[in-house]
Amino acid sequence: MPLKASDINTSDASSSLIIPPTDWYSSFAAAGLRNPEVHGPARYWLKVEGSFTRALQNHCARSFHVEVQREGFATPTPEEAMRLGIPHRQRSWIREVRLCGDGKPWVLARTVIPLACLTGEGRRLLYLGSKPLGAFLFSSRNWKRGPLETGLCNHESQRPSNASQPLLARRSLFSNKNSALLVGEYLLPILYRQY
Ligand SMILES: C=C(O[C@@H]1C=C(C(=O)O)C=C[C@H]1O)C(=O)O
Repeated sequence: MPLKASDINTSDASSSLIIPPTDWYSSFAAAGLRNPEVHGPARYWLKVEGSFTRALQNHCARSFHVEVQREGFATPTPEEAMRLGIPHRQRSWIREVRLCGDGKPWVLARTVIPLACLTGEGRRLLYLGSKPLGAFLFSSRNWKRGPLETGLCNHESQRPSNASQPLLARRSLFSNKNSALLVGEYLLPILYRQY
């Protein structure tokens, strides 16, 4: 059954945490020249391999959960479409979540899932809800992660209210035989400044 833009679910609209416009670097060192903070305590999270969900779960004292912010068919940004190699007006399944540790948001994540991923087993991606995407991707040998990009987030102003917004991010393509999806993870400062 095809879903429409009106099927997008939005929850917790009162929240002020947003996924900001971000400059992506294929070289970690090049991102570090622009913002040396990538070499600080955030470095571990920007580089950790394997399931990011698993790494966050290991870091929790008590509990981990996923909160869906928005999920539905929408148009990716032109830059995302280019990165995925899909026509830039083609709608994708777009999932935005908060990954929460010990009851607090630690990471915002945005995943762009093109139509080609949504056939066969991939139809499950439409019904993840609060199940972490990583559990799907890492339970199958068919999905391989490409190189990690490092993201520097742009905020229009440096007002103190921005102190809790994401500044650093990571992104990668997960590919199977004939399709790919794009996962961006935006670190909230509370995650790495708590060391
Ligand atoms: C890609 C993974 O899945 C995580 C879970 C996500 C979700 O549920 O939408 C999004 C980004 C990820 O950090 C992972 O665990 O590595």
